[in-house]
Amino acid sequence: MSSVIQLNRLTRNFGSLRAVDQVSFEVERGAIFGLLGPNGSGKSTIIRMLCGVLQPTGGSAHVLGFDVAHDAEQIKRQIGYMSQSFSLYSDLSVRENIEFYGRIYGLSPEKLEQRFQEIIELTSLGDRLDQLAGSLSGGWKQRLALGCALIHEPQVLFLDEPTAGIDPVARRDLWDLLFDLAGQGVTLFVTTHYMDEAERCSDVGYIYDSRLIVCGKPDELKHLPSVTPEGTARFEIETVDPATKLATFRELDGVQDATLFGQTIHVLADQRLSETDLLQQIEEERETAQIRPITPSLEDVFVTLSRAEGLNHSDIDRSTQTPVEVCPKPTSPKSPESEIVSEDQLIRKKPAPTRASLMAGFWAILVKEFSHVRREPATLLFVFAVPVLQTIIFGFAIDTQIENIPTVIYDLDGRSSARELRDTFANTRTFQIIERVFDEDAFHYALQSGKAKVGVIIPPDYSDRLLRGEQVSVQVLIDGSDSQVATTALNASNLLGLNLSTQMAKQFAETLPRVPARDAQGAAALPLEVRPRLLYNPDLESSHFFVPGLVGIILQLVTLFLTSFAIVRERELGTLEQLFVTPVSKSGLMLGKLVPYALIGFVETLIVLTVMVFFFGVPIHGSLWELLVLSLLFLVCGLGLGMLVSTVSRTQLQAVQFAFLIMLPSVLLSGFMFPRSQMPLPIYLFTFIIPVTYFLEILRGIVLRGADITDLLPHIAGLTLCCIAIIGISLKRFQKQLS
Ligand SMILES: Nc1ncnc2c1ncn2[C@@H]1O[C@H](COP(=O)(O)OP(=O)(O)OP(=O)(O)O)[C@@H](O)[C@H]1O
Repeated sequence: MSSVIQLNRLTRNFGSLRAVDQVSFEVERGAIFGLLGPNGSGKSTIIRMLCGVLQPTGGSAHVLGFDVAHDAEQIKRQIGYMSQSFSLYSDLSVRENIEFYGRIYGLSPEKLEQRFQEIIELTSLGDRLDQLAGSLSGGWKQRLALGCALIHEPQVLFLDEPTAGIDPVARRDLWDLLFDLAGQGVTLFVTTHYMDEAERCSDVGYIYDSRLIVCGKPDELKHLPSVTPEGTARFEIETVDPATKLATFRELDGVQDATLFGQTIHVLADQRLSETDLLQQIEEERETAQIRPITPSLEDVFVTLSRAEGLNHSDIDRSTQTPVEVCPKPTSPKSPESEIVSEDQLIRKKPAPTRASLMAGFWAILVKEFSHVRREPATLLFVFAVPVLQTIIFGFAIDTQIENIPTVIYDLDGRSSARELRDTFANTRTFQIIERVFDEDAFHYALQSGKAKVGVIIPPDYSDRLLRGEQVSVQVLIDGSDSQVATTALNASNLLGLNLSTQMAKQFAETLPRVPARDAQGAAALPLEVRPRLLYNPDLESSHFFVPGLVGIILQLVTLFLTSFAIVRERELGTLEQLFVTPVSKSGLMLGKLVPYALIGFVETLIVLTVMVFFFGVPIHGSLWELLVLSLLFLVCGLGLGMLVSTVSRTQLQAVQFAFLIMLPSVLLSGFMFPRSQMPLPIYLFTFIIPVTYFLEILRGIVLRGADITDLLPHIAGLTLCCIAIIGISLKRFQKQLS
């Protein structure tokens, strides 16, 4: 028999914590090796190192002859891994999960079909193929996880607490499956807390506080002298309410140790004491208790050895202490290729036919991502309906033209000149006369209650003064609480006063021998006439300004949220760790995750542009192709931002928070709502690192002004630089995390 797994003083530290401390043992081909130990003792850390997803800090380990530190990729192709918690895709069906893993391992369609049938037969999942994995019961979930881990015919299967949380029947069924596999020559490496499962293993190791305490075949371990030292014997005592009597038994003369085992107590006592001698010491037990000699169970072995370890704990020089070893000791250093596995096994060792490449796993991930999107109606709504709604709502709701400001008039004159003034106010689109009041209290109440935002007081001598050729003051009170409305009212009332004054002045001027100037018809006129003309958006429709900007904002919103969520969700569910144990390449994983959302983002751009053109009547004056190409550039930027968010977020909630942190300046400072030129200098400078700033200039340039690439070069350069920086940083962080 040869070893397929070999650990030699394998060590792993997490900062100052030593999670695995110089662990050495070997596992033979076809064995069912059980690694036991309390919570936090280092079992999962050992498995993760053996699977090639965690680098050892010290020592070495080989799996199938490959060094875990250097040949992780070769190892991953030939092992299967079933993680502690269910880490398959809950929103994919049983069939989709199995097929996904088949594709990840690069199985050809024919091979996948063949393996699929074999897996279904082995796991009896045939009746549940179209059921979503998330809706399976615990036992069936574990069967599915086992099926996925076996799809590529691994030679070694690592199972991290495979039966945790499932009922006894499902547990037994799963173990039957494991025995079948071992019978087929698959080596099984199982961690468990259950002693009955340990008894089923061909070999067991017990790890305590990061150190291997004992390792060997269950029967050999039970006969270890350190477990039942010479001159001692073990007894099982069946008594009523054993928990309350444990302390009494421990105190008995000749008893070295007593431990509770369910409804019984196991006692380690001097061999010279007979069963009756023991019971004689406690009066009330003499008649009722049953006592019999036993060989130690594995639990006895582990309890005894870990007690001994606990007692000696502080005195141990860990570098020199060796575990009680019964299993084969690794003899290092040796060439793994030549000595650990035989020649004939080396032939088997060759990876199953795979399409290994830089892009390994890309197709599998791409198909899977689309399945997620298809399964999630909420995502579909978010992707397709929300942008359209947003465009429509924003396009209508954000209207910077302020009209119909409610106005109250208090006319103390009431004659025809005053009426003319009232009509002038009424005829503008800016003011809307809602009320004419006749006393001062009503006037002030209208303003104070907020009914009116503007109040006009026409004085009693308005007409008289005009007739006398004297200057007359008309008071206009403006509610300043909404600065935008107030500014508009202020400008409009000033302009109204000026226009009216000019008209009156021109009438007087006609009677004079000389006037400041005359127009083409010879009438009196002002010497200077300014003729403004509005370009690109002559009607000053605010939708023309906002809707193109919305394309950029929505595009960033969707790509940012979807990408970051897709990656963080995978990490949160534990499926990312499951993927790392497969031969999926980093670039395959990354592109597989990004490409679907790039496509979705692009389709969205088309939808929002269509709404812009046909719903809001905003024509695209420039080149549509240029617009689409530059949108793609911006899209890459958005995906990069999504990836960046995913690298700093542990949970989906954190991802939302970080995504909002990015969206906020994108909406408020990019020029989408407020002109950048009016911002204080530090903030203005900050706007240059916001990608959407450049994209908005590009969008408005192409859509409204018909600008071409040369006109927009500075903005294109800015966007490109942002894109390179964001993608560079996020790729680096993402790659680092994958490593
Ligand atoms: N990525 C990590 N960073 C820091 N500490 C870690 C990390 N992974 C594990 N540890 C620590 O290493 C120790 C061993 O953890 P490990 O998960 O290997 O234990 P375990 O025996 O598998 O426990 P359980 O049975 O509860 O799964 C624990 O103290 C754990 O907190």
